[in-house]
Amino acid sequence: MIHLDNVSKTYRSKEVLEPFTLTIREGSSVGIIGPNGAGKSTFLKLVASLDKPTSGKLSFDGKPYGKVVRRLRTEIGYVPQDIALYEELTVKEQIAFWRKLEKKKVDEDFLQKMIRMLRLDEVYSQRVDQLSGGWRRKVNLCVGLMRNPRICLLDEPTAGVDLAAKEDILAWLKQLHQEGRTLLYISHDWYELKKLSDEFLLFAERKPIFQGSQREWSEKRSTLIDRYGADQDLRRILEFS
Ligand SMILES: Nc1ncnc2c1ncn2[C@@H]1O[C@H](COP(=O)(O)OP(=O)(O)OP(=O)(O)O)[C@@H](O)[C@H]1O
Repeated sequence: MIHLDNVSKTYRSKEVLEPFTLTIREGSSVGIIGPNGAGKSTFLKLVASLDKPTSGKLSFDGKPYGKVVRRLRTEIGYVPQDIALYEELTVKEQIAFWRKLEKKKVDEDFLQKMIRMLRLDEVYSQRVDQLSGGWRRKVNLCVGLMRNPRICLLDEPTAGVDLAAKEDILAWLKQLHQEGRTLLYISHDWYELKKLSDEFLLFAERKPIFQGSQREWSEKRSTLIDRYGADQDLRRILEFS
């Protein structure tokens, strides 16, 4: 379980996230939504411990983040929105390269299953710079989740991929969730959000303004539109859901 208590984030003098408190349940699949610039990626980086909050505290299984740094590194997997791969390596070399850098011994069965599910074996000998966007995103996902993390943090894992690649990625993420892992992922696509999430987390106006099940979302949607509908981007998100 991850708990954020009164957490805020300011970059230089700009407050990007106002103080907020929330809990991520163990084993939940949380779809994070919100207009551009609402603070979703910043939130995910704080949870990934890639960035520190300006105020407030984060805890993991009841212990402050500062006391469980090693566990955070092994049990949390973070897949960034920007693809950071070595372009001149083949997919096979890429996987081998990142595998060597992992501190924890990589579970071979898990890795092979992920490669199969994402169909990466089909492009094993191709260089990354020759791959389409969808394949590159799959390789990025594979590298980010290689350590078989208990908690998977994904910043727009299907951005810019075609429908077939999207289905492969969603099927893999669904399986990870069904096996008990916690998923937190940012998406702008209601199709995948509804398919994969048991909870939605909506960010707007520099803070989370809704967290709840799909049923609670349906019940509160019109109240949210009444309250926040003046923000056109947010209104569209709510209306299209
Ligand atoms: N390292 C940084 N330094 C300064 N400002 C930053 C930094 N990272 C993010 N910001 C600012 O914080 C705000 C929130 O950014 P963030 O990327 O978290 O939003 P987002 O909801 O993920 O947006 P998007 O949907 O466009 O990815 C933006 O105004 C952004 O410019």
